[in-house]
Amino acid sequence: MIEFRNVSKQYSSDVMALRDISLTVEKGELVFLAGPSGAGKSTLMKMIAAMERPSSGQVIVNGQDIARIKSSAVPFLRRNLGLIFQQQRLLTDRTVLANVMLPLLVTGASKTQAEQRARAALDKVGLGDRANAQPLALSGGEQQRVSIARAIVNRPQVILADEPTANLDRASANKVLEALKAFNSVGVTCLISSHDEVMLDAAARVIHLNQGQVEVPA
Ligand SMILES: Nc1ncnc2c1ncn2[C@@H]1O[C@H](COP(=O)(O)OP(=O)(O)OP(=O)(O)O)[C@@H](O)[C@H]1O
Repeated sequence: MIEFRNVSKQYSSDVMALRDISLTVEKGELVFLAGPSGAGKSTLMKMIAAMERPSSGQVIVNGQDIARIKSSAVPFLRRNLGLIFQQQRLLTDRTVLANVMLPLLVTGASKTQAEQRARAALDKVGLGDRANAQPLALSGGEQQRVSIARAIVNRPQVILADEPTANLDRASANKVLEALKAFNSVGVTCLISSHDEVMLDAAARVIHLNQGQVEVPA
């Protein structure tokens, strides 16, 4: 469902973020993306959501070549993706519930339907009782779980999570991971970037990136 074919990304003459990447992520897989800072993990994830385009090669998502899709088709592509990126922080002047309702309201759901589904999404990440709280009243791990609820409320086929457990203590990180795994267990494809060795040790599949290349295990 996600395929990179000989993908390179050059940001400038001296920054080659990805070099000739070829990989496939099958529907329903849970894949971790590991590698040091600057290895290209965020760039790779952004390409799946058409936030960056490859300089060469092809990125195929659900049969569509990201390099060739029209910008008018990008919102439809993203509707099938749940994005958990550092840049997409929660709106701090609205309740947790309002944050999770937002993606539904912008895609035309009624307020009643949006509230019902947002509450169900919060229940799934274990935060049903915090719906009326302000985001800043929650711990970092709880805020990250709200981000997960917001990302999955539109029932995407794929979750892309960029360092979802960064800056969290072990207990909070585990809860975030459990929430992601629960969605994976009902068929959602998950691609998660992480530095976290404990998380990577427990993973079924880890893709290691280094200096823009996939490292082949020795
Ligand atoms: N928009 C951009 N313009 C120019 N260079 C960029 C841009 N985004 C990333 N880079 C560069 O591309 C390389 C890969 O960056 P990327 O953010 O993909 O790595 P990363 O593995 O996600 O790192 P981190 O773990 O620190 O987030 C780095 O050298 C980075 O400085």
